[in-house]
Amino acid sequence: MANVAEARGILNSSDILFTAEEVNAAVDRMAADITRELGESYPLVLSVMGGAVVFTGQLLPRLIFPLDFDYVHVSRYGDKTQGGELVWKTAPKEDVRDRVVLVLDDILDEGHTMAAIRDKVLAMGAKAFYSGVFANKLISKDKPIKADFVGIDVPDRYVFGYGMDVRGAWRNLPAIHALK
Ligand SMILES: O=P(O)(O)OC[C@H]1O[C@H](OP(=O)(O)OP(=O)(O)O)[C@H](O)[C@@H]1O
Ligand SMILES: Nc1nc2[nH]cnc2c(=O)[nH]1
Repeated sequence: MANVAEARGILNSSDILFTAEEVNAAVDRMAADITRELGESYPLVLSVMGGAVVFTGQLLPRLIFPLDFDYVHVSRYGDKTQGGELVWKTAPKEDVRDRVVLVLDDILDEGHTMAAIRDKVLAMGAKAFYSGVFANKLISKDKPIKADFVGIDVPDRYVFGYGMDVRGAWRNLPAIHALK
């Protein structure tokens, strides 16, 4: 965890990649796409804690159709900027069986987190799996999964804000920043 001075220093030297207005416009577009695709399927929406909390909180009120909501909690970065082993803190529950499941996350980077969630949800008997990520990182490696719904593409830099942390801080920012 960064201290206050470190956290402010990180923010002051960061680059803003997407403003709050651009973020909101991307969420509007995603909500329209998701509504078009899943509006009649009564999906179970799972939010991936903790990074997806801001995105989920702003997307859900834009989805004006019946859905159920729950969360999973999985992490593989912790306080670091490189991914490690995936740790399940709260796994999907049995009620994914026979449901159309939409999993929401803040970012698809190497894709290991979302691919592991997909594999678990389908192994537990979900009828269909969809993924929605606010940010898709443009990396040179192949990913094990491609998101069905994407808000913005971000360059291959460590990004933070809008739910994404940097050394534990700044999940609360309304814009998308990148570390220098
Ligand atoms: O595509 P990947 O390379 O697997 O990375 C994406 C995952 O990394 C972040 O989670 P993190 O492990 O940092 O946990 P957090 O949500 O608590 O920040 C983010 O919220 C995604 O879940
Ligand atoms: N905060 C943050 N979390 C991530 N998890 C995977 N990639 C990233 C990233 O660029 N930023």
